[in-house]
Amino acid sequence: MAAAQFDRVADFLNLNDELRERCKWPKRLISVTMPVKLDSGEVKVFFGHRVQHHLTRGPVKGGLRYHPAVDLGEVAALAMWMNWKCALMDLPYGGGKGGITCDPRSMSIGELERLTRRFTMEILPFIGPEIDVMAPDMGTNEQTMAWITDTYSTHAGYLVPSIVTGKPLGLQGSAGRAQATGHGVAFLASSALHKNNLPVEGASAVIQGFGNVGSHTAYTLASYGVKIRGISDVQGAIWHDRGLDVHALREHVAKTGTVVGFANAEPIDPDQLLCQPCDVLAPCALDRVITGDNAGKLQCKILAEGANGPTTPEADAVLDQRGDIHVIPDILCNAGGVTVSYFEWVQNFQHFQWTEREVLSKLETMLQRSFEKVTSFAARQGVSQRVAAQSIAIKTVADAKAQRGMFP
Ligand SMILES: NC(=O)C1=CN([C@@H]2O[C@H](COP(=O)(O)OP(=O)(O)OC[C@H]3O[C@@H](n4cnc5c(N)ncnc54)[C@H](O)[C@@H]3O)[C@@H](O)[C@H]2O)C=CC1
Ligand SMILES: O=C(O)CCC(=O)C(=O)O
Repeated sequence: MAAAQFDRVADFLNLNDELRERCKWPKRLISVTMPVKLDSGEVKVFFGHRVQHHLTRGPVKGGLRYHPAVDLGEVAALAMWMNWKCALMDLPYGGGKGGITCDPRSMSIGELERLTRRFTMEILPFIGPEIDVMAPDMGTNEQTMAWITDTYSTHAGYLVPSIVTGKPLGLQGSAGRAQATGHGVAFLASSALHKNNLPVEGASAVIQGFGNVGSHTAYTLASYGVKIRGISDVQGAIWHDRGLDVHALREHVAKTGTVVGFANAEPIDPDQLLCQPCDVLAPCALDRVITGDNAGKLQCKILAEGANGPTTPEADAVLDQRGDIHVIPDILCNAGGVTVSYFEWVQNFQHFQWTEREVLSKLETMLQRSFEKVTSFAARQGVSQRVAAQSIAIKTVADAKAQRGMFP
């Protein structure tokens, strides 16, 4: 999917063959096996990957995912998208992504810690604050980042907070990083509502996923006066016509681990959820959930892509033809996370802490600037929002490669 999108944009930009090859292929693909002792005493071998798409514009930046479906191809696609995301936001980074094939929900905290520390040790020669800086993604969190910081720092002999972002505040994490991605999704959804002359207050939203991205998208949208009608997670979906109380839902999830069973809501089929009438539909969980089969049935006005790769190329073709849904493409829509990660990295080098207000206000300025760039490119060139976003990003990377010369 990522490669097909790249080819389409490279054709549109008329990239010459040399730059096309240099932009398309990842610089480094690192795969490791990790023997880890489980609580039962058994030793299990896990597979992990880190793909560094390119380092032309700075160190590689991107999350680390723990999920049973992780494989090298998925990680490589996610690394390529990180590349375009960092370039679109004008961050001084290349893109990277990592993943371990595991089911974090069925593992104990001790098993997760041993797995994370072993992965860090295996990839130690390939990471560093000026080489590759990881962050949380699906199935990982600030605790995972704390273990990576500790393992790397123990090896270095001193605390190296800039080795990862998305750390706990006590280890020099940044104010605002935990909510940054969802805050950005909600902020850009409201920008898109404005752009389409639709009111924000009283608008309705449906959100797939209630993890880091989905939950903070819900809280921020609710703070704007948007009614969150439907939410799903891996176990099921819930609905309330007049809007769910998302703060009570947070408490319910903290107690039970799922949105399912929340009082004051009805259950709804998770697949049906995506096709309910709403102003904003925000897929904030998995990839490839908006497909050629359901794209024609969507009843939203704004598709805010909180997840990476939620829309297949077949669905894009349907949406392009429909022309009645404003798509905020993933590399723009969920860029709040990596942007605040960049702020965290800068603060670590400065040995200084910015306030949450400073962080979120700088974030909104940068997101709005990229949103305007993308929407005006799309209008000027008569292309979709995705082609516009990827064109701006790929051109930025191709120009940097050309400027560095033949062998960057
Ligand atoms: N955490 C971050 O800062 C960023 C995350 N993303 C992307 O956002 C997406 C979600 O990431 P996080 O929220 O961090 O992960 P997370 O692990 O915190 O939450 C994932 C959520 O998705 C739900 N989910 C899983 N399978 C599902 C299914 N079949 N149907 C409905 N819900 C399902 C889970 O129950 C959970 O609520 C991923 O695509 C990730 O790559 C993108 C940018 C930054
Ligand atoms: O915060 C980061 O460095 C990367 C977040 C991420 O993995 C993503 O944007 O997909």
